[in-house]
Amino acid sequence: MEFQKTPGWLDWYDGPSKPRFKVPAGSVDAHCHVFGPGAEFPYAPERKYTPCDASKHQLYALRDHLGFARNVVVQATCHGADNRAMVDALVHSNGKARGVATVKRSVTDAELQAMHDAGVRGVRFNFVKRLVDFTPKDELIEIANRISKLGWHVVIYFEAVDLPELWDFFTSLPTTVVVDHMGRPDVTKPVDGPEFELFVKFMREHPNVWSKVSCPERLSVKGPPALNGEQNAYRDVVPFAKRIVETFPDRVLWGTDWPHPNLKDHMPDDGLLVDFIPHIAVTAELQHKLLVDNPMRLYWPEES
Ligand SMILES: O=C(O)c1cc(C(=O)O)oc(=O)c1
Repeated sequence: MEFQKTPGWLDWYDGPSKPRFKVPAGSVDAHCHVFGPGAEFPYAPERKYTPCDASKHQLYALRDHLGFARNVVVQATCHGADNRAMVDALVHSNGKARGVATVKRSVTDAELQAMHDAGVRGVRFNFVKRLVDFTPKDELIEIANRISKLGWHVVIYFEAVDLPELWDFFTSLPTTVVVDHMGRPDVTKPVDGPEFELFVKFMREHPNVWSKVSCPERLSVKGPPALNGEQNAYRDVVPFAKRIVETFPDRVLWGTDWPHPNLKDHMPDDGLLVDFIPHIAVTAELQHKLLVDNPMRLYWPEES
């Protein structure tokens, strides 16, 4: 099948720079995706965008280039609940990738077990309206209860303004809960203002909640973008991510978000995104927890 990219959609950055920051041995890129290729793994009919292809080979080449050892491949919404591209990436990773799937209530126990055997360790619930249609909460709770028996966790993606409304649902989930991209704070608001305080409270009061301190390129308003060797990219996001890393050092994860779905302003150089890490995790100990200890505990507990 031939797919036409959504107009204005930027392709991932070809030929990223070599990071100046050397990530610790055994580091995990804990949030990235594969797109298709569409000819092999067609995009879902219900998708809200059509991406460029971004294959497992390209993902693993980036992993090696940036100095990472492993990946967590998160099901992208353009594939809906058809997890074949993601599972195929896991199966061809030599055990170096684990995954997060999207499933419907109709998924069978045998399908869940097959995904587990391939390396899936979580499901993603998405509440970002521009990306997905609404799924009823009773369906999500039913899924959460089923996957908890496999020892999986739930990854949630939402925007900061929606946290109050989703609070009761999130806090009722029976598993570890991992928040994508810090719950998308509005970084023009103060880091100690009511909106971000609510997110901090969410994590403080619920020790099962973790956060990915990823996606400064999406959250930043002032930049400067991670392009042309910029070593001080996305300064306005630093106080938010640094606060979460320092307050909850054992419950944070980091990922590139490659191939960066839905960026229309600029596409970051992934090497420079890695150079962002020491601005938010400022000691070797925090960096090791963020990049090695925490993702290993969540995704490869048998090895950590
Ligand atoms: O903000 C986004 O557009 C976005 C989209 C997806 C996806 O389509 O799965 O995943 C992400 O992590 C972020």
